[in-house]
This record gives sequence, structure tokens and C-alpha cells, in this order.
Amino acid sequence: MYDHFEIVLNAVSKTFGKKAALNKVSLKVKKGSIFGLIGPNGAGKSTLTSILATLSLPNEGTVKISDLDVVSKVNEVRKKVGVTFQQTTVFSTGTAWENILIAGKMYGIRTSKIMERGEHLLKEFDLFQVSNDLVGTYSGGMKRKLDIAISLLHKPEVLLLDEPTAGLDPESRITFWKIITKISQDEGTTIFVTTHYLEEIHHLATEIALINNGKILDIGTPKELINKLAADQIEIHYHKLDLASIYKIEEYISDLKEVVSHEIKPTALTIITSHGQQILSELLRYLIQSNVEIEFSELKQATLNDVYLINFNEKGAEQ
Ligand SMILES: Nc1ncnc2c1ncn2[C@@H]1O[C@H](COP(=O)(O)OP(=O)(O)OP(=O)(O)O)[C@@H](O)[C@H]1O
Repeated sequence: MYDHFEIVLNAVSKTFGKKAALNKVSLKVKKGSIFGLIGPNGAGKSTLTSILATLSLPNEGTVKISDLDVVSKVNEVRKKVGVTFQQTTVFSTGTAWENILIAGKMYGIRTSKIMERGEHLLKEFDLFQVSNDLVGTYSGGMKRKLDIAISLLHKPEVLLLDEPTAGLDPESRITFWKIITKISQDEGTTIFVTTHYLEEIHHLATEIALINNGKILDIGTPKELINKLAADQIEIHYHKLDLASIYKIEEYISDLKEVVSHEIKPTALTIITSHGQQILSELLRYLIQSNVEIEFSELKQATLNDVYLINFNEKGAEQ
């Protein structure tokens, strides 16, 4: 399925004044795959998306989409790319059809083709029934779906989605990802998506890159990233603790050098560690000695969310 790379970045840097928004970023996205770029606020996700969309120029390095250089082949690249940013770009004062017609004309598509493709996409995105209503009456989720339908009008080979589910409720997010997965399968579109919500794309993404402070921290399939971490997750639930007890436990855990990250709440604690069994035994002994009434404990393999937390707490903080 993935016989070649659709997007290739080689040592790409972008600076704003003294700020390096991207710092020698290199990555490859396989054709037809769903690639997730994950990182906290200010990591460089939108900057990278803008460069891929030919809306911003890199200061250094090369970026190719379908073997076309995004700097010297802007017009060809634009024909191959559809993009949706965080802010909706649809006109609230028009209907979905009016928005589609305007966008289709801007792409230079013939009216009959716009109508045919528009109807297909409106049905795919479950907007056909309301396609003659003013977009101003749509919910945020509906507007977002229309945005993406429009970015797919010219059948792009690559769809760039910059935080497409920001501000959507959980149900709309699930529906949204179902549609995107279907588009990827039906049309073979390569999907490059940035998000904060790791859990959303965990099961969808073919590969994930973690970015912070403009640098790629790691790249791999979700499984590879979890395996590389080689960590366990410990969860211990207990009867509600007072603040003084929480502080004491916090102090004890902070001294355990095999613990890579931890979170203590009044009724439970979670720890990520490379030595699960050993730390669990030590911790249970300590808690029992401290008269904590334990309800249950669990030892599991770390999750992709743990990979995120560890990368952005540890490596991210170093930079
Ligand atoms: N036009 C600009 N002028 C100056 N600085 C900028 C500009 N655009 C981005 N930056 C800076 O570059 C860095 C990366 O920003 P970017 O918007 O790419 O991050 P992001 O990962 O998309 O963040 P968010 O998740 O908050 O959208 C940030 O420090 C940001 O302040």
C-alpha cells in the first residue's frame, strides 16, 4: 500500500525573529497513510502545516510533496494539497452550496464537476440535508465538516488538517474521524494531521511524530513508540487521603529514581516506571506502613499517552 513517500522534509528550519519555530525538522510521510504530528501549544505544528500548504517559506531545508518542491513548484503543489486550519474559513452568510461553488470556481473546476463532487462530499459529511441552509445556522462541528469537504473538492492527494477537532464535542470528534478514515480508504488520500488529542489518533495514525520547541523528538508507529518506551504503568487506588499524606507520598515517590513520571490524586496515584514490579512492591509496602487503606493496584504496559507525557515532561523541558 505505502510504496513511496508523499511528503518529505529534510532539515527544515523556520525562524520568526530570534525564535526557531522549526529546528532542522526531517520526516517522511508514506503515500496513502495517516500521519499524526503531536505536540503541545507553540511546538511548531501550525508553522509546519503552513509550509506544507505553501503559505509560508522555510528558512532552511527542503520540503517536497509528490516529489515537487514546495518553494519552486507552488502552483503544482497547491493542486495536490487540500488544507484546513483551526479557524473556519466558510462564509456564514452563504449556504453550503454557495460556499462550495465559490471554492470550486477558485480551484478552477467546471460547474458540472463542482456539483457532482459537492453532492458526493456533502452526503459523505452528512450535510446534504442542510446544504441549502445558511452556514451561520450550523454548529461548530458542521462548519468544520464543511471546511474539510471544501478542501477535498479538487480531489487532493494530500489533506493537511491543523487541529481539526479543536473545540468539537466528543461525539462530533468520533464522527469526524470516521469520515476522515473513510476518505483515506476510499480515495487513497495521504492525511497529515496535527493535534493535541493523542488518544484520538492513536488507533488511526499509521505513524506519529512528536514535536516540541520546533524539534522532532521521536517518530514511529504507535506500537513502536510504546515499545521503545519500555515502561510500565502502575495504578494504585486507596481511600481518600488528606493533603498532608499526599505531600508525604509525593516526597517519597520523587526520591525513587526509576520513576519517570507520576501523578498523585486524593484517591489514586499513577506512576510510569522502567521497573514496574519492583516499584509496585516498594510502594505498596510504604503505603501500608503509612496506614493508607489500599483498594486495589494494577501493573500495565505504558500507553501512548504515557509516551506523550514522558516526552513532553522530560525531553521537552531540556530544550
Ligand atoms: N507569525 C509569527 N510570528 C512570530 N512568531 C510566530 C509566528 N507564528 C508562530 N510563531 C511562534 O512559533 C512557535 C511555533 O508556533 P506554532 O503556531 O507553529 O505552534 P503550534 O504547535 O501550532 O501551537 P498551537 O498548538 O498553540 O497552535 C511559537 O513559539 C509561536 O509563538
